[in-house]
Amino acid sequence: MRAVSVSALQHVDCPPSTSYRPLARPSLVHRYNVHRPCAAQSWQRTSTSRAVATPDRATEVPPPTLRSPGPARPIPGYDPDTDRVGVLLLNLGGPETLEDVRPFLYNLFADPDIIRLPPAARWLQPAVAWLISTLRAPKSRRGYAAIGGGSPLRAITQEQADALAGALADRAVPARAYVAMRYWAPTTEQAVAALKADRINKLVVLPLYPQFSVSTSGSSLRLLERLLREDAQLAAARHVVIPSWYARPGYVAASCDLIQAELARFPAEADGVEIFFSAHGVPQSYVDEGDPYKEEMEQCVALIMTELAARGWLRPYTDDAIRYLGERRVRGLLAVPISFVSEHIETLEEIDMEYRELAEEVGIKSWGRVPALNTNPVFIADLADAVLEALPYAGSVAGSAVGELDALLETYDRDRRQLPAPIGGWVWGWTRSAETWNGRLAMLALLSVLLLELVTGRGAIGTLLALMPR
Ligand SMILES: C=CC1=C(C)c2cc3[nH]c(cc4nc(cc5[nH]c(cc1n2)c(C)c5CCC(=O)O)C(CCC(=O)O)=C4C)c(C)c3C=C
Ligand SMILES: [Fe+2]
Repeated sequence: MRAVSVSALQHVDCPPSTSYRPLARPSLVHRYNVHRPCAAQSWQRTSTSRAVATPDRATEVPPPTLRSPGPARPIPGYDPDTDRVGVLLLNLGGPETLEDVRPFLYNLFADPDIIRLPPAARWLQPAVAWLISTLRAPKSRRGYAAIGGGSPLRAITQEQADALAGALADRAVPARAYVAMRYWAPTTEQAVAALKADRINKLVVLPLYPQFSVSTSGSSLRLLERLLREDAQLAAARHVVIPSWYARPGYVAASCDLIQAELARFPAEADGVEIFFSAHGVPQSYVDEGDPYKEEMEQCVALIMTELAARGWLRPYTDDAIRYLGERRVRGLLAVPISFVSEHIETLEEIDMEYRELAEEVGIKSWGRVPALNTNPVFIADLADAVLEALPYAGSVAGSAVGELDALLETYDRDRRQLPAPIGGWVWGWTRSAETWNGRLAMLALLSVLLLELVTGRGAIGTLLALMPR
């Protein structure tokens, strides 16, 4: 008899759900018909039942269940004679070297979907981004130094793209997969240029975030929409967006396979292993304004727990702190990163190093962490199926009064805020980084002029004239 139970812990405060307003989904959104999630109460700290019998260790981890490609058949929404299919994977991007950290952070904080300033203060966004990125850079740099000097995100995302293209080829749909990062290379601009060069005329847009948030998929889609609109060739191509896919059975199954495999690694004497789900947080105001992220996250955890329970592993209960678990003399803890599908700084540094250390401090003897899905074959196969299921829904951005991407974006972005251009590392000459720095200096100069006016009560020119020697 072994006790296994579940806790849900967010490393950034997760707001309570009371003020969540569901988003009205536009009709283009492909709804997946999956088994209903169990009641979300499993997320709350209510039930504390835990002891369950687990199967014999030798039979604990089933082999991944991969569907083999069937015989050639017409694929709905795919015409092999005319369609040049592209899959655009949207992701966040990460600094590849320690020098990249500050400009990467600048791009992140310059995004109005990450740092939301009131309308009257929007012009200050570059200065605010510069300030926060400068202040945060040393801590972030230490984090990236601890995981080998840079983010693994680019390499892993490219591997996912290659694996997905392979899985689609196996399903008789030759498609190219492109990577578009929001804050670092390869940039969304570069990916869009590649789509154009390859004359892609049917595009499936797949954000690599299982759950939708304005701050992640939303921001990437907003940038993408602008780029597609600006180009006549791409605006005429047909597109479909898969906004979130946390409820897909393949994603849930692959996640459960990985959790089971990790549970099996715990030493037999580590009775009472807890599982905690670790998710990125978003500010409460996002949830208040309709960001579905929190609700999708709760449903996702519930789906995974239901599936694990169905496999005979556990009965869920939740909690929100490693310390609390330590006080309750929990001796085994398994961390499950839930909001992202690749290894990244938070899995490799925050969970593997900081949380692990904390767990040891509070007396948790056995520690495990479920790996990110990365190129897990069940997961990739399921993404390939998602792409095929989305193909018949592809429509043209230019072809309707309100394009499909537009309709999706309408649900959360009524302001149509201007997006800043991303910057790379510092390059000498008349370059984008020079323009950015000139812009920052101009901002500072403007701020100084305004302050001067406030203090002296005179206009800038009057003040300058008064300062001139006579
Ligand atoms: C679903 C995933 C994510 C959400 C939601 C999210 C929101 C969010 N993030 C920040 C600020 C930062 N994020 C940083 C890195 C980072 N963020 C995510 C995912 C989500 N963010 C990932 C996967 C990564 C790691 C990328 C990598 O290089 O491996 C960082 C930089 C890292 C650091 O300094 O710690 C910041 C800062 C905000 C403010 C926000 C919601 C508004
Ligand atoms: Fe983040």
